[in-house]
Amino acid sequence: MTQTEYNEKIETLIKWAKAYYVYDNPVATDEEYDKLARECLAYEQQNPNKSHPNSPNKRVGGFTLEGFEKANHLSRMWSQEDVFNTKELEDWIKRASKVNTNLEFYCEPKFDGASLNLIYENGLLKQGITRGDGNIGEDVTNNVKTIFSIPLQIEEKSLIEIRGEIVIRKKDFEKINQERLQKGEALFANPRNAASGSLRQLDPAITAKRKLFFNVWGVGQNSLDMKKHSKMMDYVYSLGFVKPPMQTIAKSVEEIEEIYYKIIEARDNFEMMLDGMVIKIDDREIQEELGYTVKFPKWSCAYKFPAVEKTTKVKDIVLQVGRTGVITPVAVVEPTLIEGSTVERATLHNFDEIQRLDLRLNDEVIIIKSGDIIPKITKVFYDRRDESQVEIKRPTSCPTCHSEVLDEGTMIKCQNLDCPSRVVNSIIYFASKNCMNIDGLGNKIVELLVKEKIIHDILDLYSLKYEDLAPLEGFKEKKINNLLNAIENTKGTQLHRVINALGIEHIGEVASKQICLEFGLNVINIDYDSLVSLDGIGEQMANSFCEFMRVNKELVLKLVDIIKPTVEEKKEVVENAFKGKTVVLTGTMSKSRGLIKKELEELGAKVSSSVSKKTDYVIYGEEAGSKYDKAVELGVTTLTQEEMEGLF
Ligand SMILES: NC(=O)c1ccc[n+]([C@@H]2O[C@H](COP(=O)([O-])OP(=O)(O)OC[C@H]3O[C@@H](n4cnc5c(N)ncnc54)[C@H](O)[C@@H]3O)[C@@H](O)[C@H]2O)c1
Ligand SMILES: [Zn+2]
Repeated sequence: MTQTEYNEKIETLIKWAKAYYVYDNPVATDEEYDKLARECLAYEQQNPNKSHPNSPNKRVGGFTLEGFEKANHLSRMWSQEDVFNTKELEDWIKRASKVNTNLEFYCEPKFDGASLNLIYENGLLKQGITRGDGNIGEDVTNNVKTIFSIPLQIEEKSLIEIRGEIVIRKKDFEKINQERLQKGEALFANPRNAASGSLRQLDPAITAKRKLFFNVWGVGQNSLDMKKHSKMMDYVYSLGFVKPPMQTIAKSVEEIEEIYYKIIEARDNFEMMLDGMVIKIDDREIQEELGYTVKFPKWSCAYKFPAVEKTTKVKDIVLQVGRTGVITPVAVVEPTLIEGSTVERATLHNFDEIQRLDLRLNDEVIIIKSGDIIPKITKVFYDRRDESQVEIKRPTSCPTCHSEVLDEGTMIKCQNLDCPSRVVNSIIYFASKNCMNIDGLGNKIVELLVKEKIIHDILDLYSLKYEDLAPLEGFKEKKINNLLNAIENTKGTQLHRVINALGIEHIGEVASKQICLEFGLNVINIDYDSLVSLDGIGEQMANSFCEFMRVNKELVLKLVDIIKPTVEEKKEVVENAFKGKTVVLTGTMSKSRGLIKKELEELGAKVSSSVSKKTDYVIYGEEAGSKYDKAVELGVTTLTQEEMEGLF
């Protein structure tokens, strides 16, 4: 790298850092930023006297925003040294071992948010200050006072700085962006930017609405005398700060890696975004001995997780017609590796989203994929446009049947009930595991059967004969019989499963169950008023249900005649501790979880698979994992199997 190249790179880095830290509106992904920062760092290490005075590698990243009072931290705030792999982790440990070879490492999740320093004096919250440049930050005391997880008063009377991360839950982040969308405001690219942007509001009333959460991770100036960081943190939690989940002490690289992968595995179950694991040397005396660089403590590092956000380019938009006729645009992107799998497509809920993002073909974008989440485009880099971008037009005809579409603004729909895409997708849905569970009737086969005009709707499945299938390529005797048997076996299925399998827009499994339990076979003739009077059935759902039955009544009647579904009767459940409660099961119990689920449902409980604030009980068995941690984090009541049975 030449000096000129270095200078250019540093200018870019400073520009990126400013967009990120000051305006909470990044113009690069973290991965791009980290890569560029490392390139510059390598040059700076080789040419120490030629390095840029404002290189982000030499300072804690923040600048203060106009409009806020500035405030001094009592002791400096730091950044973290990044490590990205085992080798770098080993190097870091090697350096620390020069001071002491008998090290214990305190490991915990690194929450991706905004750094905050709280000063308590005489047990009262005196000041809340953002990290800023590490010495001076923004005084956000009035905003901080609106955050519930920050106590205004603590038992510790000596002057103390409590430090942690301001974060926002993923679902609250989605909500904020929805609201901003409606108001026509710029969206936050990710929860970190939303948390930071919400903390740094000139009007505390706005901060109060954002449901921020404080995750404590350390102290600054203090007169605490615990020898271990872990013991000191236990004391801090006891002062009224919520203990974040998953702190573990490790003694070796192997143990650190084990915890690292455990947290990565649990990553998606956390309500907040994690971007790594922080490793700290537990012994405070050794910490002091190791000391600090200009930017970070030498006794601590951040073992970063694989990036879930990547930069890619939009090459094409393809249109998918769903079973309800809704046409969804899907972005085809340059193949990008995220968390071990290659992403080639990203959903773009609807055409309004394309307009809101002002997305064009050949745009560079940020794409995010994490766990089960379908890849999504979160940001367009407008400043990276060249001459090659092309506007994306709203379709006026269906890509499959070419009939004219209905453009309702947010949604564009193919109105043609016989549209092959609609037919294929509704049959695929009908046959899917959570609906009628017809083994052997996957996407490819449904497409083939519809294309060959062997079936035209779900009803036709029930008149399929051996002779219809035998001429098809790849259909041997066994395969045909298995398929016909699987279809035959759906006879007698519970009514609510059949209703759910119809794929009525806005009507899912829970609503189907509820409606069928209430009305039995009368569901086919149900009127809007009776439906909407049910708890949990809104106007949109009732409308959609009645409209579907009006249009498809004949088909449903025939289907019911063939399947002869089992109709469950509504039993009044006697009062008990679980009636109407939402329960989550986790860990190994003395009998199968399915059995326990059934018992609880008979008592009127709703058994859900994920823990949220709305969960009433988490029942845990042996080796309970992240769901248990989450319950503790959210303050949800936890019960052992015995305790649960005691309440039966
Ligand atoms: N996308 C961009 O354009 C852009 C620009 C600038 C910086 N960045 C990102 O920010 C990173 C650098 O930012 P940084 O210097 O603020 O460092 P950082 O955010 O990677 O790590 C340091 C911070 O981690 C936080 N933290 C969270 N959990 C913690 C825990 N358990 N213990 C201790 N600290 C914890 C603290 O607030 C601390 O200040 C870069 O690596 C890059 O990924 C991105
Ligand atoms: Zn169509």
